[in-house]
This record gives sequence, structure tokens and C-alpha cells, in this order.
Amino acid sequence: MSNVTTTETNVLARRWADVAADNQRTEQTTGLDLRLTDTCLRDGSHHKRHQFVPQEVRDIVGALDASGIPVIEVTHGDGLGGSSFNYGFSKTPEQELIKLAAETAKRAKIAFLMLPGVGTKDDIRAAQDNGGQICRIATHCTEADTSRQHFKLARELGLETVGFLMMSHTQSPETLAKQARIMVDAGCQCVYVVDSAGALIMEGVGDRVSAVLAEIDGEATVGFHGHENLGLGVANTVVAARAGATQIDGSVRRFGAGAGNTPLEAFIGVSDKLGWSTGVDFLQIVDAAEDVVRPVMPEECTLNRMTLMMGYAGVYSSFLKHAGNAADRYGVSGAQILLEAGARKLIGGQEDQLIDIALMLKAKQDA
Ligand SMILES: C[C@H](O)CC(=O)C(=O)O
Ligand SMILES: [Mn+2]
Repeated sequence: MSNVTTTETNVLARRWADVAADNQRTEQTTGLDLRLTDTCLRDGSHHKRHQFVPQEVRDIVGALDASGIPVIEVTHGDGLGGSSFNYGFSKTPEQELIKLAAETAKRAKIAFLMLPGVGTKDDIRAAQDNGGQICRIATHCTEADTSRQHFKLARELGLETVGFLMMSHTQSPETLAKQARIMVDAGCQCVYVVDSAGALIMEGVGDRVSAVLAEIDGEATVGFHGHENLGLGVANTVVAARAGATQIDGSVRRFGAGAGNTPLEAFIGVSDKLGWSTGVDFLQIVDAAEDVVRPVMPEECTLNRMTLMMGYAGVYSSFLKHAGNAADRYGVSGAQILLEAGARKLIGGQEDQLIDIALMLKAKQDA
């Protein structure tokens, strides 16, 4: 009996120690000043199958800008030049949408994304001519060297630069730090740890952000871009901020690929309660989420069999619609396609392999 009591007491004591340590960490990070980027008009483009029309962009940019969001990203989901047979055609040319966004925003800066090999240097020039001010260059997290010429050009043009290390869960903190070094040496001013698959779990985020920060501190800042596939968007983002990420991505109403991005309005509320400054009015952003962003979305971004599988198997979130299409077309399980895509460690640009997997599953099914 006394043993049980001792065990219980120890468990309780440990719990209180955890709470105390957590409070201490909260105190240590009170007063953070975070710069938010909303990405519903870029990452949300995947969820919308790239079908934004001008009025939707005007409405969303107007509402986000009025609530104080400092950076709004607008591009095809797969970045400049993404409108194609492989990734899906845009309803409205992305350069037109960038221009509209820049004309609409009174305070917010407009960012655009580009993936070397998908977009070109001329696309970057055009995006700047249309009012884009922040050039975000995304590579798979072991391929930072492919971004060198684009960072160089962006800096020559006087653009602010951000680097995206996509699929960061696939590599160790040390590897990411080395890749971040390549981007910073090329002219990148902020390197993002990007949890493209929503597969990272808190400590995994903290370790990666800390390692990247240790490598580039004083030369560039660190950002974090999360996905909700395991329901950890806000928690992971809090950990990232505590580890030193000062630029934070999210999408209002989670409007993004897979189960969506870190819900920005929830993160803003959490930041308020932690005493962190985002410059965004919580009540206004909650209204914008409900009244302006939600009506533009084809459906809510949800945790379901497919999106959970993406986080579980470590699959690139933008594969969701492609895997769903292949599953419907060949009458096989979409979740099985995603599991196999995770096992094959597919990366962005290999969307065609989802069809290959579907055909393989169909052949097995028919055998
Ligand atoms: C092109 C991708 O959608 C970039 C991104 O948002 C991610 O990797 O996550
Ligand atoms: Mn994303």
C-alpha cells in the first residue's frame, strides 16, 4: 500500500515539475515579437485546385490586411510557373492575382513563392513588377544549392528573401543547418523549417529550428511553416517560436494543402495569451476567418483518413488532391496510395508516381 502511495506521489511530483518547467519556459519566452505570413492564397491554392478568382483575392487580402497580418503570400500552390499539366492549371494567371493583392493591401507586404525548376528568373522579375516584395524560394531540404542563382537575383532586385527547406522531417537538424548555410551564403535573409507533410512532432520542430538558428544566427532569421496533418500545427508553431523562429506561417481557417496549415487565428489567440506580439487583432482575424475566408474555401480542411495518413506516412501535403484523383480514376484506396508514397519517400515534382502507385495497387487488386 505504501509503495502505491509513493508511486502516485512521485507521478504527481513529476507532473508538477513539468508544469513548473513549462511555466518557466513560458516566462522565458514572454515578449516575443513575431512576424506572421498568411499563406491561404498560396498554400490554400492546393486545396482550391488553383481556382481563385480576382474578387476572392481582393476580399481575402482586404480582410487580412485590415486585421494587421503583415505578410500575405499569393501564388499558384506550387509557386510561380506552377500552372501546368503536372500540378494543375490556375483559373486566373497568378501574376494577375499578385498584382491585385498588391493593389488591395494598404499595409501588408505581398510575398510570392518560387521553386527553382518550376518557376524562372523572369517569373521573379514579373512578380516584382506586379508589386510582390518578398521572394520565397523553396527547395527540397537537401537541394538548397539549386536556389543560389535565384537568391542572387532576388537580392540584386532589392527583394526581401526567404528560403523554404521543404520536407524538413526527412532530415536531421544537422543536415538542415548545413542546407540553411547554403541558402544564407547565397543571399537568403530568413530560412524556414518547412513541415510539408505535417509529420513533425514538437521536439522534432524545436531541435530543427534550434540547429538552423545556431548556424545562421546574426546573419539571417529562422521561420517555421506547419501543416495540420497530425493535428499539431499550433503546438508545433509554439515550440518553433520558443526555439527562436521569429517568422511564422499559417493560414486563416487552415486553408492549405493536406489537412491545411497552422490555423493562424488560433495561433494569434495563443500568442496573445502567452504575451507574444503579432500585431494582429484577434477579434478581427476571427471574423475574417469566418466571414471572408471560409466562403472562399471549397470545403473545410479536415483531419480524415487521407490527411491523417499524410502526417503518419510523411507525405508532401500537396499530394492530397493528386492522390485522391488517382484513387478515383483507378478505383483503389487513396490511403494506400499515400502509404506507398511515404514508403517511396516521394518529393514534390513526383506527382506522376502517384498514378504509378495507383496502377500497381489496381494490378494487385485485379490479380
Ligand atoms: C510547394 C509547396 O506547397 C510548399 C509548401 O508549402 C510546403 O512544402 O509545405
Ligand atoms: Mn505548405
